[in-house]
Amino acid sequence: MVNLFENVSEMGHEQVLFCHGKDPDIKAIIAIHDTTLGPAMGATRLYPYPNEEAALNDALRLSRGMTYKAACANIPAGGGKAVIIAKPEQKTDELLRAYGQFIQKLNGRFITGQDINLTPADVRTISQETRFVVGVEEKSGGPAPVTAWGVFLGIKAAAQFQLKTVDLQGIKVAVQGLGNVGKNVCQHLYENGAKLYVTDISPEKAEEVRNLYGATVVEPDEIFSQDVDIFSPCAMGGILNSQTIPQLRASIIAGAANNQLGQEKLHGQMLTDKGITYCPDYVINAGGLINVYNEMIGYNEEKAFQQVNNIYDTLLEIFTRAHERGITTNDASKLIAEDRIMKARKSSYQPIAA
Ligand SMILES: NC(=O)C1=CN([C@@H]2O[C@H](COP(=O)(O)OP(=O)(O)OC[C@H]3O[C@@H](n4cnc5c(N)ncnc54)[C@H](O)[C@@H]3O)[C@@H](O)[C@H]2O)C=CC1
Ligand SMILES: O=C(O)C(=O)Cc1c[nH]c2ccccc12
Repeated sequence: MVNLFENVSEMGHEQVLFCHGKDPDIKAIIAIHDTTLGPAMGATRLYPYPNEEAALNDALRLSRGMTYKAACANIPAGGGKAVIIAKPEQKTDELLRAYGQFIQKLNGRFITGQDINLTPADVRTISQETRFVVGVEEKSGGPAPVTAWGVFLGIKAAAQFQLKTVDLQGIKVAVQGLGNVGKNVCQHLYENGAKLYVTDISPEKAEEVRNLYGATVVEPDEIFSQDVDIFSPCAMGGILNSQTIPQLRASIIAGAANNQLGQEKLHGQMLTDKGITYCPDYVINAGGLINVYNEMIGYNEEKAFQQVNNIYDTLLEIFTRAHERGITTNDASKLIAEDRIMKARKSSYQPIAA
């Protein structure tokens, strides 16, 4: 039996909704972590979770990550995330519209969009039932290229800190996952002279990146042990764990995937002990959130890019603080996020008049 309130109370969630319907058959979990800084924002993932506990844990962890992401990026939004428990082939317009009705009923407390296994077309279908979705209008080219730009800046910040150079000429980078974000990261790296080692479970995607950017293609389970300077995880979460960390030869981890650390404390510490500079996932991958937030308030490309460019300085500050205090970079960034949220709570606190 999952100890529901124990998990939620430990992680500090405000609200968790279990959405259910029989016709169409729908099971979705919407986790709202914290709305101190603004409405909860987080894209929706559709995934065939092996069990309900796995789905709930994913929603809980991803939504907390969104709170920290917004806070570290100085975006006035809170953190939320939703998961629809389904196989991609079970995705129908009816299911998506039923999901949209749940979102609409939250009346703007949760604003969502496209994550794993949803397409922009699916989000348009959801938007037939709710106006609280973003990232469909393609005013800005979608979040993935902006996320990739932020990841590239993060790679440069980590190189400056760890390798004492921002020149990526000849630097070796292993990229895991060549989807919307990973492929764009490869392009920036290629244009800056880096040497690429890549993998994807889709051989076609790997082949494309090999042809475009002269990358060396390796098998998915070989990506961790490549003799490279930088490892850039841009596929799924949980990839930094007790099996993979001992294999790593890179001294920098800088990638887009959410929830990269299997267990935050244990595996964050293992990376620090190995002398690896880890870019906290929710700091380096904030470009997507920054982009959709700007789209929501009226897109201004210059402003959006300025906010993404700040990821560079934010990461340098996190590396420096972590180093000075002897803590993990994950803890250093959490402190920054929690400090901003606490200050906002204090400044908005209105005592009830006697
Ligand atoms: N798209 C965005 O703006 C943002 C994405 N992220 C995160 O970044 C990651 C990538 O996102 P997208 O590129 O949009 O997703 P995507 O679905 O386009 O790409 C993921 C790629 O990873 C590959 N893959 C899956 N498992 C793999 C494995 N075990 N080994 C190697 N390759 C594997 C897939 O075949 C696919 O090509 C996800 O974790 C996502 O949550 C985070 C913030 C924003
Ligand atoms: O960084 C993430 O994990 C996101 O969910 C970012 C994001 C992409 N598309 C969106 C639509 C609405 C809210 C957040 C996002």
